[in-house]
Amino acid sequence: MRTRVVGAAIVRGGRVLAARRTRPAEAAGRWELPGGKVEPGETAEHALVRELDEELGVDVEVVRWLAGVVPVGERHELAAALVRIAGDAEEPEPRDDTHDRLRWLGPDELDEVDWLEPDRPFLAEIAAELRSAGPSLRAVFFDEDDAVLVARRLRHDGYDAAVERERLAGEDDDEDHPWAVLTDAPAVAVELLVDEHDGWLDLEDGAEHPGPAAGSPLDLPTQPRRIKRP
Ligand SMILES: Nc1nc2c([nH]c(=O)n2[C@H]2C[C@H](O)[C@@H](COP(=O)(O)OP(=O)(O)OP(=O)(O)O)O2)c(=O)[nH]1
Repeated sequence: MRTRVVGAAIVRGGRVLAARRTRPAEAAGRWELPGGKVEPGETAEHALVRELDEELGVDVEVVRWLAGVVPVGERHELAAALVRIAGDAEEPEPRDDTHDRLRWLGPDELDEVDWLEPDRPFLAEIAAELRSAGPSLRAVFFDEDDAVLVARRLRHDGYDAAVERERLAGEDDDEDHPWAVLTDAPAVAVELLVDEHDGWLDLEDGAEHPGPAAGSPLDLPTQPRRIKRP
């Protein structure tokens, strides 16, 4: 019988978290849904909660399992679940030696990373789930502390918000890059926090999604795409 491996599609702010593996050599540098093997006597759900605590330092709740189970090599099989981070204040970060980088990916960015083969069959369902979550705005800050505080505040107010290090397309090194908060909160709510924390609103993502009905007073301007607050 194959050993079950469980992977978590952690969804926050209309994005899913992808993690880059460091081992074994053949999987190093490739991306996966963080998780690991179910131990004897353990439920799949418990294994996922345990692995995410160990690997990323977050407490998660399983929302639902995605369709299908995919063979991994000769001896394992992968199941994947949609999960959410239970604590409003928690930010995932690599805690052990399994991953060296994390990225939050929107539904149109899923093909920007090199996923391990067994994960690919789950991507269509993940993309559909992210699209159903609605448009996402991006607020940018120079300091990580500001981004974390703003995300925490938005989650406290009932919105979904994720923090990620900004980087330019194709770049691997995130030194000196600002921090972004990705959220489904409306622009008016995010603008207030952006002013308070010396950031700016990047409307690029919001503009890609269908906005409010044409003629609505909430129609977002398409230019300028970046508004720098004084
Ligand atoms: N965790 C995880 N493993 C995956 C995914 N896709 C995929 O092919 N795998 C493979 C990589 C590994 O060969 C195997 C899981 O091993 P693992 O190293 O994550 O599990 P673990 O933490 O329990 O491992 P260990 O302590 O026994 O080393 O499944 C995925 O999305 N998540």
